[in-house]
Amino acid sequence: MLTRRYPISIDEAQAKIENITLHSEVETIPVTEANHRVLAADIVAPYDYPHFDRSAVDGYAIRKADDHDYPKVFKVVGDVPAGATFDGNLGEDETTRIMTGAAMPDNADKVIMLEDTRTVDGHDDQVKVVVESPKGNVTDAGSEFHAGDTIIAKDSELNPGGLAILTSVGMTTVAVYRRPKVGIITTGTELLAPGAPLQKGKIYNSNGIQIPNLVEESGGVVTSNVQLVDDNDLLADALKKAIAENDIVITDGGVSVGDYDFIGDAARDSDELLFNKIKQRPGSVTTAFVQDNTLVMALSGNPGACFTGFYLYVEPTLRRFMHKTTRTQKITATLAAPYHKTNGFDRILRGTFEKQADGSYNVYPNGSDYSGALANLQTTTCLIKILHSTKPIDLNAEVTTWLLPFK
Ligand SMILES: Nc1nc2c(c(=O)[nH]1)N[C@H]1C(S)=C(S)[C@@H](COP(=O)(O)OP(=O)(O)OC[C@H]3O[C@@H](n4cnc5c(N)ncnc54)[C@H](O)[C@@H]3O)O[C@H]1N2
Ligand code: MOO
Repeated sequence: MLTRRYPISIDEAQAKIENITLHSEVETIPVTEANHRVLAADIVAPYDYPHFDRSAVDGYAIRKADDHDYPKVFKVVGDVPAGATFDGNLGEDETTRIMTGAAMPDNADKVIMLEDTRTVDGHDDQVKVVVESPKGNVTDAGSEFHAGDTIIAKDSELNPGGLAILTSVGMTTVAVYRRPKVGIITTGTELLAPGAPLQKGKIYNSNGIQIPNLVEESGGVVTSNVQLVDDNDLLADALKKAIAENDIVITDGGVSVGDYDFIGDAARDSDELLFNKIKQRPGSVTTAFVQDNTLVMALSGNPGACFTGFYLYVEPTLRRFMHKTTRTQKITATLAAPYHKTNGFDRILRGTFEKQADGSYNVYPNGSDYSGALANLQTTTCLIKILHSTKPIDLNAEVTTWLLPFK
Protein backbone atom coordinates (compact mmCIF):
# COMPACT_ATOMS: atom_id res chain seq x y z
CA MET A 1 0.00 0.00 0.00
CA LEU A 2 1.22 3.49 -0.82
CA THR A 3 1.81 5.27 2.49
CA ARG A 4 1.24 9.02 2.67
CA ARG A 5 4.38 10.97 3.31
CA TYR A 6 4.53 14.11 5.41
CA PRO A 7 7.84 15.86 4.74
CA ILE A 8 9.44 17.71 7.65
CA SER A 9 12.58 19.85 7.83
CA ILE A 10 16.03 18.51 8.69
CA ASP A 11 15.92 20.36 12.02
CA GLU A 12 12.53 18.89 12.86
CA ALA A 13 13.67 15.39 11.94
CA GLN A 14 16.80 15.75 14.08
CA ALA A 15 14.72 17.08 16.98
CA LYS A 16 12.29 14.18 16.76
CA ILE A 17 15.14 11.70 17.00
CA GLU A 18 16.78 13.65 19.83
CA ASN A 19 13.55 13.53 21.81
CA ILE A 20 13.01 9.80 21.85
CA THR A 21 13.94 7.98 25.01
CA LEU A 22 16.95 5.74 24.59
CA HIS A 23 17.15 2.81 26.97
CA SER A 24 20.83 3.07 27.69
CA GLU A 25 21.82 0.85 30.56
CA VAL A 26 24.85 0.56 32.75
CA GLU A 27 27.22 -2.38 32.54
CA THR A 28 30.32 -3.30 34.48
CA ILE A 29 33.26 -4.14 32.26
CA PRO A 30 37.00 -4.80 32.67
CA VAL A 31 39.06 -1.61 32.87
CA THR A 32 41.19 -3.07 30.09
CA GLU A 33 38.20 -2.66 27.73
CA ALA A 34 36.97 0.71 29.00
CA ASN A 35 38.88 3.13 26.78
CA HIS A 36 36.44 5.72 25.33
CA ARG A 37 33.55 4.46 27.45
CA VAL A 38 31.56 6.91 29.57
CA LEU A 39 31.50 6.55 33.34
CA ALA A 40 28.09 5.81 34.83
CA ALA A 41 29.16 6.92 38.33
CA ASP A 42 31.76 9.10 40.00
CA ILE A 43 35.01 7.31 40.72
CA VAL A 44 35.76 7.81 44.42
CA ALA A 45 39.25 7.16 45.73
CA PRO A 46 39.26 4.13 48.06
CA TYR A 47 42.48 5.31 49.76
CA ASP A 48 44.98 8.13 49.81
CA TYR A 49 47.26 8.30 46.78
CA PRO A 50 50.06 7.57 46.92
CA HIS A 51 49.30 5.35 49.88
CA PHE A 52 52.81 5.59 51.35
CA ASP A 53 55.47 8.32 51.54
CA ARG A 54 57.85 7.58 48.71
CA SER A 55 61.15 8.86 47.44
CA ALA A 56 61.00 11.10 44.38
CA VAL A 57 64.68 10.54 43.53
CA ASP A 58 67.50 7.99 43.70
CA GLY A 59 69.59 8.80 46.77
CA TYR A 60 69.84 8.47 50.54
CA ALA A 61 67.00 8.85 53.04
CA ILE A 62 67.79 10.81 56.21
CA ARG A 63 66.04 12.22 59.26
CA LYS A 64 65.38 15.96 59.60
CA ALA A 65 67.25 15.88 62.89
CA ASP A 66 70.48 14.94 61.06
CA ASP A 67 70.06 17.40 58.20
CA HIS A 68 72.86 19.89 59.08
CA ASP A 69 76.60 20.56 59.17
CA TYR A 70 77.56 19.44 55.68
CA PRO A 71 79.77 17.91 54.38
CA LYS A 72 79.06 15.02 56.64
CA VAL A 73 79.33 11.23 56.71
CA PHE A 74 76.27 8.98 57.30
CA LYS A 75 76.20 5.31 58.18
CA VAL A 76 74.31 3.29 55.55
CA VAL A 77 72.06 0.82 57.39
CA GLY A 78 69.90 -0.43 54.54
CA ASP A 79 69.07 -0.48 50.87
CA VAL A 80 65.50 0.18 49.67
CA PRO A 81 64.90 -0.45 45.96
CA ALA A 82 61.43 0.41 44.56
CA GLY A 83 58.93 -2.17 45.80
CA ALA A 84 60.87 -2.88 49.00
CA THR A 85 60.45 -1.48 52.52
CA PHE A 86 62.91 -0.74 55.35
CA ASP A 87 61.83 -2.36 58.58
CA GLY A 88 62.96 -0.33 61.53
CA ASN A 89 63.96 3.25 62.20
CA LEU A 90 66.99 5.33 61.35
CA GLY A 91 69.25 6.25 64.28
CA GLU A 92 71.39 9.40 64.58
CA ASP A 93 73.34 10.09 61.35
CA GLU A 94 72.07 6.88 59.80
CA THR A 95 70.73 6.59 56.26
CA THR A 96 69.40 4.05 53.79
CA ARG A 97 70.16 4.00 50.14
CA ILE A 98 66.77 4.44 48.44
CA MET A 99 65.54 4.41 44.84
CA THR A 100 62.85 6.52 43.15
CA GLY A 101 59.37 5.27 44.05
CA ALA A 102 60.52 3.26 47.08
CA ALA A 103 58.75 3.61 50.45
CA MET A 104 60.50 5.96 52.86
CA PRO A 105 61.77 4.48 56.14
CA ASP A 106 59.11 5.36 58.73
CA ASN A 107 61.07 8.07 60.49
CA ALA A 108 62.95 9.46 57.47
CA ASP A 109 62.02 12.94 56.23
CA LYS A 110 64.21 13.75 53.27
CA VAL A 111 66.21 12.18 50.45
CA ILE A 112 69.64 13.43 49.37
CA MET A 113 70.12 12.89 45.62
CA LEU A 114 72.90 10.49 44.64
CA GLU A 115 74.61 13.38 42.81
CA ASP A 116 75.11 15.20 46.15
CA THR A 117 76.89 12.23 47.78
CA ARG A 118 80.32 10.54 47.56
CA THR A 119 81.57 7.10 48.51
CA VAL A 120 83.94 6.91 51.49
CA ASP A 121 87.16 5.05 50.61
CA GLY A 122 87.51 1.82 52.54
CA HIS A 123 84.04 2.14 54.12
CA ASP A 124 81.33 0.47 52.08
CA ASP A 125 78.83 1.13 54.86
CA GLN A 126 79.34 4.89 54.78
CA VAL A 127 78.34 7.73 52.45
CA LYS A 128 79.42 11.34 52.46
CA VAL A 129 76.78 14.01 51.80
CA VAL A 130 78.60 16.98 50.35
CA VAL A 131 75.98 19.77 50.40
CA GLU A 132 72.67 20.52 52.04
CA SER A 133 69.77 19.71 49.74
CA PRO A 134 67.22 22.51 49.41
CA LYS A 135 64.46 20.04 48.54
CA GLY A 136 62.90 17.20 50.52
CA ASN A 137 62.56 14.91 47.49
CA VAL A 138 59.69 13.01 49.10
CA THR A 139 56.20 12.51 47.64
CA ASP A 140 53.90 12.47 50.65
CA ALA A 141 51.12 9.91 51.05
CA GLY A 142 47.84 11.50 49.96
CA SER A 143 49.58 14.31 48.09
CA GLU A 144 47.63 13.52 44.88
CA PHE A 145 44.24 12.74 46.37
CA HIS A 146 42.60 11.47 49.52
CA ALA A 147 40.26 8.60 50.26
CA GLY A 148 36.73 9.78 49.43
CA ASP A 149 37.81 12.32 46.79
CA THR A 150 36.05 12.13 43.41
CA ILE A 151 38.93 11.43 41.08
CA ILE A 152 36.99 11.11 37.80
CA ALA A 153 33.48 12.50 37.44
CA LYS A 154 30.45 10.58 36.21
CA ASP A 155 29.80 11.11 32.49
CA SER A 156 33.50 11.52 31.69
CA GLU A 157 34.68 9.66 28.60
CA LEU A 158 37.56 7.50 29.72
CA ASN A 159 40.87 7.80 27.93
CA PRO A 160 44.18 6.01 28.46
CA GLY A 161 45.09 8.48 31.22
CA GLY A 162 41.78 7.80 32.95
CA LEU A 163 42.38 4.05 32.76
CA ALA A 164 45.74 4.66 34.46
CA ILE A 165 43.95 6.47 37.32
CA LEU A 166 41.42 3.65 37.76
CA THR A 167 44.20 1.09 37.80
CA SER A 168 46.26 3.16 40.25
CA VAL A 169 43.52 2.72 42.86
CA GLY A 170 43.27 -1.00 42.25
CA MET A 171 40.15 -1.05 40.08
CA THR A 172 39.88 -3.89 37.58
CA THR A 173 36.26 -3.32 36.56
CA VAL A 174 34.24 -0.15 36.03
CA ALA A 175 30.57 0.80 35.52
CA VAL A 176 29.97 2.47 32.15
CA TYR A 177 27.06 3.09 29.81
CA ARG A 178 26.48 0.24 27.44
CA ARG A 179 27.26 0.57 23.74
CA PRO A 180 24.14 0.34 21.58
CA LYS A 181 23.50 -2.96 19.86
CA VAL A 182 22.80 -2.36 16.19
CA GLY A 183 21.24 -4.69 13.66
CA ILE A 184 21.69 -3.86 9.98
CA ILE A 185 19.48 -5.01 7.13
CA THR A 186 20.37 -4.12 3.55
CA THR A 187 17.70 -4.90 0.99
CA GLY A 188 17.64 -5.23 -2.75
CA THR A 189 17.41 -8.10 -5.24
CA GLU A 190 20.03 -6.23 -7.25
CA LEU A 191 22.60 -6.63 -4.50
CA LEU A 192 25.55 -8.95 -4.91
CA ALA A 193 27.68 -10.05 -2.01
CA PRO A 194 31.30 -8.89 -2.40
CA GLY A 195 33.24 -11.56 -4.28
CA ALA A 196 30.27 -12.81 -6.30
CA PRO A 197 30.66 -12.64 -10.11
CA LEU A 198 29.53 -9.28 -11.57
CA GLN A 199 26.26 -9.40 -13.50
CA LYS A 200 24.38 -6.84 -15.56
CA GLY A 201 21.64 -5.17 -13.53
CA LYS A 202 23.28 -6.11 -10.25
CA ILE A 203 25.60 -4.15 -7.99
CA TYR A 204 27.82 -5.03 -5.10
CA ASN A 205 26.39 -4.33 -1.67
CA SER A 206 28.55 -1.33 -0.89
CA ASN A 207 26.26 -0.04 1.85
CA GLY A 208 26.57 -3.45 3.45
CA ILE A 209 30.14 -2.56 4.29
CA GLN A 210 29.71 1.19 4.66
CA ILE A 211 27.02 1.07 7.36
CA PRO A 212 28.60 -1.40 9.82
CA ASN A 213 31.88 0.46 9.65
CA LEU A 214 30.16 3.81 10.25
CA VAL A 215 28.38 2.22 13.22
CA GLU A 216 31.51 0.69 14.74
CA GLU A 217 33.46 3.88 14.21
CA SER A 218 30.76 5.77 16.09
CA GLY A 219 30.89 3.34 19.03
CA GLY A 220 27.97 1.02 18.25
CA VAL A 221 28.18 -2.77 18.32
CA VAL A 222 27.01 -4.44 15.13
CA THR A 223 25.24 -7.64 16.16
CA SER A 224 24.04 -8.65 12.71
CA ASN A 225 24.40 -7.49 9.11
CA VAL A 226 21.87 -9.19 6.87
CA GLN A 227 21.49 -8.80 3.10
CA LEU A 228 18.01 -9.57 1.76
CA VAL A 229 16.36 -9.78 -1.62
CA ASP A 230 13.23 -7.63 -1.99
CA ASP A 231 10.62 -9.79 -0.32
CA ASN A 232 8.12 -8.44 2.15
CA ASP A 233 7.93 -11.61 4.27
CA LEU A 234 11.70 -11.97 4.48
CA LEU A 235 12.02 -8.32 5.46
CA ALA A 236 9.22 -8.54 8.01
CA ASP A 237 10.85 -11.57 9.67
CA ALA A 238 14.33 -10.03 9.64
CA LEU A 239 13.00 -6.74 10.98
CA LYS A 240 11.11 -8.45 13.78
CA LYS A 241 14.20 -10.41 14.82
CA ALA A 242 16.48 -7.37 14.61
CA ILE A 243 14.05 -5.23 16.64
CA ALA A 244 13.89 -7.90 19.36
CA GLU A 245 17.67 -8.16 19.61
CA ASN A 246 18.88 -4.59 19.22
CA ASP A 247 18.64 -1.04 20.50
CA ILE A 248 18.80 0.42 17.03
CA VAL A 249 18.05 -1.19 13.68
CA ILE A 250 19.30 0.35 10.45
CA THR A 251 17.62 -0.70 7.26
CA ASP A 252 18.90 0.37 3.90
CA GLY A 253 16.96 0.59 0.65
CA GLY A 254 13.36 -0.28 -0.06
CA VAL A 255 12.16 2.89 1.63
CA SER A 256 10.81 4.75 -1.39
CA VAL A 257 7.43 4.22 -3.07
CA GLY A 258 8.41 1.52 -5.56
CA ASP A 259 6.79 -1.91 -5.94
CA TYR A 260 9.41 -3.46 -3.66
CA ASP A 261 9.76 -0.67 -1.10
CA PHE A 262 8.40 -2.46 1.93
CA ILE A 263 9.78 -0.41 4.82
CA GLY A 264 6.90 2.05 4.54
CA ASP A 265 4.45 -0.61 5.71
CA ALA A 266 6.46 -1.43 8.82
CA ALA A 267 6.82 2.29 9.58
CA ARG A 268 3.10 2.96 9.17
CA ASP A 269 2.16 0.06 11.47
CA SER A 270 4.81 0.85 14.12
CA ASP A 271 4.37 1.96 17.74
CA GLU A 272 5.52 5.47 16.81
CA LEU A 273 6.23 6.83 13.36
CA LEU A 274 8.71 9.70 13.78
CA PHE A 275 8.86 10.71 10.13
CA ASN A 276 8.71 9.17 6.68
CA LYS A 277 9.97 12.02 4.54
CA ILE A 278 12.46 14.83 5.08
CA LYS A 279 12.71 18.04 3.09
CA GLN A 280 16.25 17.21 2.08
CA ARG A 281 18.14 15.77 -0.86
CA PRO A 282 19.72 13.29 -0.89
CA GLY A 283 17.78 11.12 1.48
CA SER A 284 14.30 12.59 1.27
CA VAL A 285 12.84 9.13 1.87
CA THR A 286 14.71 8.64 5.14
CA THR A 287 12.26 7.19 7.62
CA ALA A 288 12.38 6.67 11.37
CA PHE A 289 10.07 4.82 13.72
CA VAL A 290 10.05 3.19 17.11
CA GLN A 291 8.90 -0.38 17.56
CA ASP A 292 9.08 -2.21 20.91
CA ASN A 293 11.45 0.46 22.29
CA THR A 294 13.85 -0.04 19.38
CA LEU A 295 14.58 2.82 17.01
CA VAL A 296 14.43 1.79 13.37
CA MET A 297 16.28 4.12 11.01
CA ALA A 298 15.45 3.41 7.43
CA LEU A 299 18.13 4.96 5.25
CA SER A 300 17.97 5.33 1.52
CA GLY A 301 19.71 2.66 -0.52
CA ASN A 302 21.46 5.32 -2.55
CA PRO A 303 25.01 5.32 -1.16
CA GLY A 304 25.35 9.12 -0.98
CA ALA A 305 22.01 9.43 0.79
CA CYS A 306 22.91 6.56 3.11
CA PHE A 307 26.17 8.26 4.13
CA THR A 308 24.44 11.62 4.65
CA GLY A 309 21.54 10.14 6.58
CA PHE A 310 23.91 8.26 8.84
CA TYR A 311 25.72 11.40 9.95
CA LEU A 312 22.63 13.60 10.29
CA TYR A 313 20.44 11.15 12.19
CA VAL A 314 22.11 7.90 13.23
CA GLU A 315 25.54 8.95 14.49
CA PRO A 316 24.20 11.44 17.07
CA THR A 317 21.78 8.80 18.33
CA LEU A 318 24.44 6.10 18.70
CA ARG A 319 26.54 8.59 20.62
CA ARG A 320 23.65 9.73 22.83
CA PHE A 321 22.96 6.11 23.78
CA MET A 322 26.46 5.99 25.28
CA HIS A 323 26.04 9.45 26.89
CA LYS A 324 28.42 10.97 24.38
CA THR A 325 27.99 13.92 22.07
CA THR A 326 28.22 13.70 18.30
CA ARG A 327 31.68 13.64 16.77
CA THR A 328 30.50 15.91 13.97
CA GLN A 329 30.98 19.63 14.47
CA LYS A 330 28.20 21.90 13.26
CA ILE A 331 29.57 25.24 12.10
CA THR A 332 28.79 28.13 9.79
CA ALA A 333 31.24 28.19 6.88
CA THR A 334 31.82 30.12 3.67
CA LEU A 335 30.85 28.37 0.43
CA ALA A 336 34.09 29.17 -1.42
CA ALA A 337 33.26 27.50 -4.77
CA PRO A 338 30.18 28.07 -6.91
CA TYR A 339 27.12 25.84 -6.73
CA HIS A 340 24.60 26.69 -9.42
CA LYS A 341 21.69 24.34 -8.87
CA THR A 342 18.42 25.31 -7.27
CA ASN A 343 16.59 22.93 -4.99
CA GLY A 344 13.00 22.41 -3.92
CA PHE A 345 14.29 20.77 -0.74
CA ASP A 346 17.40 21.66 1.28
CA ARG A 347 20.39 20.02 -0.40
CA ILE A 348 23.15 18.36 1.58
CA LEU A 349 26.37 18.45 -0.44
CA ARG A 350 29.29 16.21 0.24
CA GLY A 351 32.21 18.61 0.63
CA THR A 352 35.71 19.33 1.79
CA PHE A 353 36.83 22.11 4.10
CA GLU A 354 39.80 24.31 4.83
CA LYS A 355 40.37 26.14 8.09
CA GLN A 356 41.51 29.73 7.54
CA ALA A 357 44.16 31.59 9.54
CA ASP A 358 41.41 33.55 11.34
CA GLY A 359 39.71 30.31 12.47
CA SER A 360 36.86 30.50 9.93
CA TYR A 361 36.18 27.71 7.46
CA ASN A 362 35.94 27.62 3.67
CA VAL A 363 33.95 24.74 2.25
CA TYR A 364 33.90 23.31 -1.26
CA PRO A 365 31.45 20.93 -2.95
CA ASN A 366 33.20 17.62 -3.53
CA GLY A 367 32.10 16.01 -6.80
CA SER A 368 28.58 14.81 -7.48
CA ASP A 369 25.64 15.80 -5.31
CA TYR A 370 23.56 12.88 -6.66
CA SER A 371 21.98 10.61 -4.17
CA GLY A 372 23.30 7.53 -5.93
CA ALA A 373 26.87 8.83 -6.38
CA LEU A 374 29.51 7.18 -4.27
CA ALA A 375 32.83 8.07 -5.89
CA ASN A 376 33.27 11.03 -3.52
CA LEU A 377 32.63 9.19 -0.26
CA GLN A 378 36.31 8.47 0.46
CA THR A 379 37.35 12.11 0.15
CA THR A 380 34.33 13.81 1.71
CA THR A 381 35.17 15.52 4.99
CA CYS A 382 32.08 17.65 5.59
CA LEU A 383 28.42 17.96 4.71
CA ILE A 384 27.24 21.36 3.44
CA LYS A 385 23.64 22.48 3.67
CA ILE A 386 22.30 24.51 0.71
CA LEU A 387 18.91 25.93 1.62
CA HIS A 388 16.03 25.28 -0.79
CA SER A 389 15.58 28.21 -3.11
CA THR A 390 14.35 29.21 -6.55
CA LYS A 391 17.62 30.98 -7.35
CA PRO A 392 21.19 29.66 -7.02
CA ILE A 393 23.08 30.33 -3.83
CA ASP A 394 25.67 33.15 -3.96
CA LEU A 395 29.37 32.40 -4.02
CA ASN A 396 30.80 33.04 -0.54
CA ALA A 397 27.40 32.65 1.09
CA GLU A 398 27.36 31.42 4.69
CA VAL A 399 26.30 27.80 4.90
CA THR A 400 25.60 25.43 7.75
CA THR A 401 28.22 22.70 7.64
CA TRP A 402 28.87 19.53 9.58
CA LEU A 403 32.56 18.73 9.83
CA LEU A 404 32.88 14.95 9.84
CA PRO A 405 35.01 13.24 12.45
CA PHE A 406 37.85 12.43 10.08
CA LYS A 407 39.86 14.21 7.45
N1 LIG B 1 8.48 7.11 -7.92
C1 LIG B 1 9.42 7.50 -7.08
N2 LIG B 1 10.61 6.95 -7.20
C2 LIG B 1 11.59 7.34 -6.37
C3 LIG B 1 11.36 8.33 -5.42
C4 LIG B 1 10.07 8.88 -5.31
O1 LIG B 1 9.78 9.74 -4.47
N3 LIG B 1 9.14 8.43 -6.16
N4 LIG B 1 12.36 8.75 -4.62
C5 LIG B 1 13.68 8.62 -5.17
C6 LIG B 1 14.64 8.97 -4.21
S1 LIG B 1 14.76 10.61 -3.86
C7 LIG B 1 15.45 8.06 -3.63
S2 LIG B 1 16.66 8.56 -2.55
C8 LIG B 1 15.34 6.65 -3.89
C9 LIG B 1 15.23 5.94 -2.58
O2 LIG B 1 15.26 4.62 -2.81
P1 LIG B 1 15.31 3.56 -1.65
O3 LIG B 1 15.93 4.16 -0.46
O4 LIG B 1 13.99 2.97 -1.49
O5 LIG B 1 16.37 2.54 -2.16
P2 LIG B 1 16.28 1.52 -3.33
O6 LIG B 1 15.19 1.88 -4.26
O7 LIG B 1 16.30 0.19 -2.75
O8 LIG B 1 17.66 1.82 -4.02
C10 LIG B 1 18.02 3.08 -4.49
C11 LIG B 1 19.33 2.96 -5.25
O9 LIG B 1 20.36 2.57 -4.34
C12 LIG B 1 20.94 1.34 -4.77
N5 LIG B 1 21.21 0.53 -3.56
C13 LIG B 1 20.28 -0.03 -2.78
N6 LIG B 1 20.87 -0.71 -1.80
C14 LIG B 1 22.18 -0.57 -1.95
C15 LIG B 1 23.31 -1.08 -1.25
N7 LIG B 1 23.16 -1.84 -0.18
N8 LIG B 1 24.53 -0.76 -1.69
C16 LIG B 1 24.67 0.03 -2.80
N9 LIG B 1 23.66 0.54 -3.50
C17 LIG B 1 22.42 0.23 -3.10
C18 LIG B 1 19.90 0.71 -5.62
O10 LIG B 1 20.44 -0.22 -6.50
C19 LIG B 1 19.30 1.90 -6.32
O11 LIG B 1 20.11 2.31 -7.39
O12 LIG B 1 14.20 6.34 -4.62
C20 LIG B 1 13.97 7.22 -5.72
N10 LIG B 1 12.84 6.75 -6.47
O1 MOO C 1 15.78 10.99 -1.28
MO1 MOO C 1 16.73 11.04 -2.66
O2 MOO C 1 16.64 12.77 -2.33
O3 MOO C 1 17.60 11.45 -4.12
O4 MOO C 1 18.23 10.58 -1.82
